[in-house]
Amino acid sequence: MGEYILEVKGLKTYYRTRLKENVYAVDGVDFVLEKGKTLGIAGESGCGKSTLALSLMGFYFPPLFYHSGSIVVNGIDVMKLSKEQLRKKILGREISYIPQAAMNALNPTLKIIHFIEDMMKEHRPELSKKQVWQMAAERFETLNLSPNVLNSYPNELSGGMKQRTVIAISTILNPKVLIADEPTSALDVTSQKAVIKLLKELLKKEFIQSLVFITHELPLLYHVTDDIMVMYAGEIVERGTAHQMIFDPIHPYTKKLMGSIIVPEEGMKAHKLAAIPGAPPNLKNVPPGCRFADRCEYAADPCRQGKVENKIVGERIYRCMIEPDTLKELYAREQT
Ligand SMILES: Nc1ncnc2c1ncn2[C@@H]1O[C@H](COP(=O)(O)OP(=O)(O)OP(=O)(O)O)[C@@H](O)[C@H]1O
Repeated sequence: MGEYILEVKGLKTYYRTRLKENVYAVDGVDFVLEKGKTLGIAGESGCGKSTLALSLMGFYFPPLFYHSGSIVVNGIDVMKLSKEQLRKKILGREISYIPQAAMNALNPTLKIIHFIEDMMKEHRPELSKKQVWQMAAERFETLNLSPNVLNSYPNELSGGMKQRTVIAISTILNPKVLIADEPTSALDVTSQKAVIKLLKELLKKEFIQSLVFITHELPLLYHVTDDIMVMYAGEIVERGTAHQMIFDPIHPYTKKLMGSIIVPEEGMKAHKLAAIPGAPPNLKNVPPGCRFADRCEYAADPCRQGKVENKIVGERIYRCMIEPDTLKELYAREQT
């Protein structure tokens, strides 16, 4: 086991609606990320992936609030910091975040260099405008992006170029962890490949040390990440290496999720998440027992009422009442 760059324990973060109901979007999440590793997060829409990303960044703006648990980034317990300390010491430096559709959020009236100058005013105030330009141009060149982009307005760039620019800006301070939420969605295949290449380049050049990649595109996770973690209804239901998760899933939800995807060289065929019959539970009113039980063909009474604990199988973790050997037998029986 290497050094942990991110350690999350018992994290609970909820939305509070106007009717004073809680939405249990991140409900007891535990995981670690080792230095040098890439971790993919997958799961159906609404299972809490983006909320987890926001929570890791300390972005608690109503209606989202922190309930309990710890987030330790590179040895620093971020929940113990003031907002000011978080902004100055952690965001951008230790951990950076590219939200969904970030490329469309750039102010169209400002040139790209302006966004970098803004960051540097906060984090490297000793640098002159000329030094900031030089630093930015050098970084862009190293990442095979033309420094001319710095002088452009966001709308002068193509979607793919805009996304790569956002990634280059977000990592200019060499954060230890980059959290990218659907960084390739809404891009054509060529631009998607360029974004992936850029992320790999950032890791190779050690401009970032670890990556958390959130996406619906499971084959992408297989090709990009070391490990995959699957979320369901606010909880992590399984984590393993990308290969284990795709070719040997343990949890019935992971199995269903992976069921429809295809990795070309392994003879698989599809691209997106499988359509799983039924819908996840309403996160305002989560059922007791296993949250997947209503959609699980193997669920029995204890699954609906009992307390579900994480089970550890080697280096894998899964959250299910059924023993792994029993699940394997059930899966094998289905194939015969
Ligand atoms: N502002 C909000 N107020 C109340 N509930 C919210 C709010 N934003 C998200 N939620 C709820 O929190 C839950 C988790 O949403 P989240 O966006 O984190 O899921 P996700 O897995 O990232 O989905 P997607 O893949 O569609 O982005 C969902 O039930 C969602 O409806």
